[in-house]
Amino acid sequence: MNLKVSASKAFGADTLSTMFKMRMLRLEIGRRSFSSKTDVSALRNIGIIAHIDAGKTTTTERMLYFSGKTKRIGNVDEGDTITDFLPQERSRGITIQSAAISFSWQNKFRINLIDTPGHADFTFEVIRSLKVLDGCVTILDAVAGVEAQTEKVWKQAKGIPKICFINKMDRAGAGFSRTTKELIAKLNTRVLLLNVPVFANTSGPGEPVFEGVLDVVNKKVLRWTPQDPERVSVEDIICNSYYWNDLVKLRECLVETLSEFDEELVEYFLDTANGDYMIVPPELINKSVKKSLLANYAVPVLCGASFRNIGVQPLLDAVVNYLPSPLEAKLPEFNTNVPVEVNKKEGSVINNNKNLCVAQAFKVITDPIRGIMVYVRVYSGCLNSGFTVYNSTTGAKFKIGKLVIMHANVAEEVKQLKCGEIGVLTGSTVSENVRTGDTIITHSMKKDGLKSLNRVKELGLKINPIETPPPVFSVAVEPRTLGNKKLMEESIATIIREDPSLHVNVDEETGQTLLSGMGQLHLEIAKDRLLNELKAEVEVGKVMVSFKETLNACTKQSVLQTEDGYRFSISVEPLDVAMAAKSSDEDWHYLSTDNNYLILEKSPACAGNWPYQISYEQIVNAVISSSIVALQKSGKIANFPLHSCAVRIKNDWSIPLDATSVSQTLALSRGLIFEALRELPDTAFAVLEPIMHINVTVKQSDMGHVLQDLTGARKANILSIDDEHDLTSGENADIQYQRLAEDQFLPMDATLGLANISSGATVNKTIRALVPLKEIVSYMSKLRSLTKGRGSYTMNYHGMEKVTSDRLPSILEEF
Ligand SMILES: Nc1nc2c(ncn2[C@@H]2O[C@H](COP(=O)(O)OP(=O)(O)OP(=O)(O)O)[C@@H](O)[C@H]2O)c(=O)[nH]1
Repeated sequence: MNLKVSASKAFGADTLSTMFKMRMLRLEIGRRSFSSKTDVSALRNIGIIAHIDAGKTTTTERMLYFSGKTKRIGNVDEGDTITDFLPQERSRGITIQSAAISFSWQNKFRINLIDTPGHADFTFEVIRSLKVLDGCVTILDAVAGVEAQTEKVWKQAKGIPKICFINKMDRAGAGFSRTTKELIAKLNTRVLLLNVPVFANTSGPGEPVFEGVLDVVNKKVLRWTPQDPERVSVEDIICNSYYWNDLVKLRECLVETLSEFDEELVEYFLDTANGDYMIVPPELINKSVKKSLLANYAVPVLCGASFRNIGVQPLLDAVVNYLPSPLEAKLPEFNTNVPVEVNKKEGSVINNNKNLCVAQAFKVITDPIRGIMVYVRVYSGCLNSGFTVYNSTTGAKFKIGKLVIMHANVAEEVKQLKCGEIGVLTGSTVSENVRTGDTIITHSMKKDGLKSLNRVKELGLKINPIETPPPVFSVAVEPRTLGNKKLMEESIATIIREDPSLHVNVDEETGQTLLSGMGQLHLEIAKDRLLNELKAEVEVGKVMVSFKETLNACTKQSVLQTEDGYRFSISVEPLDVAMAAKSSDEDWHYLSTDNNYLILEKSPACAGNWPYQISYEQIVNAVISSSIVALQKSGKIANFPLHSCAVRIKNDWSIPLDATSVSQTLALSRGLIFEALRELPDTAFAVLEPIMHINVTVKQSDMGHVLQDLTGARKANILSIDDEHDLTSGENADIQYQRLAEDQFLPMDATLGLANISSGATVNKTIRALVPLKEIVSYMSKLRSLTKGRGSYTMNYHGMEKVTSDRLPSILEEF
């Protein structure tokens, strides 16, 4: 039976009309206002995460097309996708910055989607997006399986409900079942197979051709026509059908897995369905899948080939059916305990105050026309244009200008952002007043209603900050002429405001400016932006590894008391010592560079009525700024910045009651930190270097040379050597999940050349190792020469470690 699609049967209720109207629809970006209409329960804030090249942007592009948002499908390889709109993204064919886009599905739901980059150098983009998302789609490449970067993004998305989409099922060597096994064993999760691949030409000569999916929940086979993306044929699977036996086993497996968790399903299965897996209704299965996903019990798995337009509509159905709305999602962590209640109509209500609006800024960009744009997620109440808001992270108070919702690089102006929504603050006031990670507080109803909010429980509320990973590479940046210096400084400030995982360090004595980032590509893109986009006339030096120093001992306390009322007792400690001494009543604040911390112990003034003219947040920010400057230049071995330290300010601190500026606080605290560090002997310092986690994949025959090079010249610490796709390999390998993977019913992988797999000679080996970054710079050319171009590797930041004494002299010689 081959029907023209009846999407109301195959997909969600309104999908059919959406799909067939699509050709006539224009790209209506900028004209369609969803915000005032969409109910919070019909909102989905989701991200697409995966390793590089898994197909995130390709899948996003199909989602936009099938939703009617676009009238033509863009392709990464042709550089014309909606979400990869930066010139560097289009020319390189990779995603660099996460792009947000909003579209509707089934004429009922609004999906706010963020397409994130897969390259490890842009990991901060993934971290900050995940901070504000309620759920995500993890894309896997059916040929590559679970890669090191997949394990990394999976870890980053811990606690966020995820759906898995096994993509590229059309490629030779695609293994749906093999990838699912890896998913279970390497990512330690139970799976719910909602659909499995269907191939044409499985018995004749030639390769089987991927053409659709077997929908386990709705008992149908869906087939797509590559030349006509909207044409989908739907076949009911009945008991004499070719697919019946597989369907019975898959349903049994699905219902059994869900039953271990869901009492309601067990009851229905035993009492009403009389133990027949085939008659459990799709609605009950869907409800159970959602319950188990939200409880973090199991992950739904679907498959497709986005490039061939196969399997994307069922994925969208899964997004709206299973991923949580803001009403069902977890709230972020706050700096203090405050009552939160979820109200079906209004969303989260914090401190029992329906008028309290709390939002978090997670991204700042500079648009050539609109100026600074700050992306925010609203967690409670409403954010209205023209209202006065309070930045509880910095203490700044300002009026917000226009609010917009972004559709990649096209803006739609709105009057209000409601609870659960993601939108953008624009206008001149935001540029100086909001940074990535800041918490914004305002009154939902009164334009100037801040005064009626509680000072401590409401205005003092902060969402825990977005952590920035430390940079591992640096380049020296110089203006071409002295006249270019100002533009260089402004341009660097612009790119750092947008991307806090880039850092700048200015040596006050030599005047040298060092720009540091997460990797070579990261710095290359930054250089490209400085020269071509911001037209800063600069010379950029060679890429160097970022070394740091840390402390082996605590400093003494430096104490200062002035006649006009300033008092500070400051010491600096290694971070592990500070962590061990951390007690719950201390206030911790992250410094924005190099994973250093500020511990501002509560002064007696914090407990009662606040006596100072200056707000607590302003004091914290002044001390953070002075600590950053002081720690940047204080390494005694080679003048490297200090890393993993904590600046502690004892609870006897005070400032003059009538002080109206923080400049004295800045100067005095900076001087005290310098003084404390100066008194430590050189032996109290140690040099740190970035250590990378690498996964090298090579043929068995090339293993010897590669290993010799890694352990000899590159000082690698080998963690494991496994067969590629071996279920027992990987960072989180767990025997319980390996057993689960072996027991899971899975259809045979049709496209895997079985002869190749079993012959052994062609099995690739994966070497996992920890290597100092300095020893692995430009490794690709060496690996190519050792493996005749057949080897490949991926690399991720592991951590900073002390440089071993045998390598220290050669490192110091370079500086
Ligand atoms: N054969 C095949 N190729 C695909 C499929 N999906 C994506 N590709 C190709 O895979 C390559 C990478 O696709 P992208 O969509 O850029 O992948 P990505 O995950 O967004 O990449 P980054 O954002 O740079 O990490 C492109 O050449 C795509 O055309 C698929 O289903 N089948």
